[in-house]
Amino acid sequence: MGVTPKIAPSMLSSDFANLASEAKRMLDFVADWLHMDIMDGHFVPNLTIGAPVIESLRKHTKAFLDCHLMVTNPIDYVEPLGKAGASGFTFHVEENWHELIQKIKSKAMRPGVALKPGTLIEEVYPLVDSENPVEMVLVMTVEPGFGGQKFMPQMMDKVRVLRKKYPSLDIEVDGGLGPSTIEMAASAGANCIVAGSSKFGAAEPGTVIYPICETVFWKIRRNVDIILTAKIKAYMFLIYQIITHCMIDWSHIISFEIQ
Ligand SMILES: O=C(CO)[C@@H](O)[C@H](O)COP(=O)(O)O
Repeated sequence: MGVTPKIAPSMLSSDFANLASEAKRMLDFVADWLHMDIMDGHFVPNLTIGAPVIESLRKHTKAFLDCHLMVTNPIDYVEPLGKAGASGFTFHVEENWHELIQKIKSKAMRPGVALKPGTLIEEVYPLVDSENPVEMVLVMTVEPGFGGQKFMPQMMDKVRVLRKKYPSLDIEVDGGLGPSTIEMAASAGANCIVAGSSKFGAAEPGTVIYPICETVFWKIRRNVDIILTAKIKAYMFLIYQIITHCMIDWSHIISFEIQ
């Protein structure tokens, strides 16, 4: 099973005074998800939105609200965000992740785990390999806290390792993504792409969203093709072995078919 591209504008770069129309504008340009950055001014030095804003936005859209929690004690946010209509709940690696994942799922949200640039990739393996796993890994490509920062290409090693280990996992990248960096992220194996300033800063967001979507689509397709080719080769080899082992005389069958 392959993964699909998910294009998620980061609403942090939108005009908060017009959130509903900004969301609609992005969805009209075929964005798949809306990325909502929830910051508490403590886990990161910035303060943004919380459950009341998600609840207000939910009244205007059915879109997947991909919430990224940059907060201390994310468990306190599960209940209010679930009620408010959040769809995804991505938290930073926590000690009580077992309980957190369970609670997120019990509120019908999709759990994800985020990695700051300094977090080791090994820290997320137990959460993906668990019997009750997260469904997405978010690899931060900037230090969390603010939009408009420079993409960190060295984070692509994490994406590559994750994609190799988990071919059908949703892998999201966030920070500094746009037309000039998408090739690196998509080639490494990211399929969920968060981008804020590049989309909201463009006169025509479609000129940013479409190339991003297209690049991710073709990279994923290429990977699917590679997997399919390998499978076809394996089946052909198996058939060849069966035929040679059973010593079937194909000339009868072939001549029968031709007649
Ligand atoms: O979570 C964050 C920042 O902490 C991001 O979602 C940014 O909002 C991405 O913005 P750009 O780098 O695309 O402007």
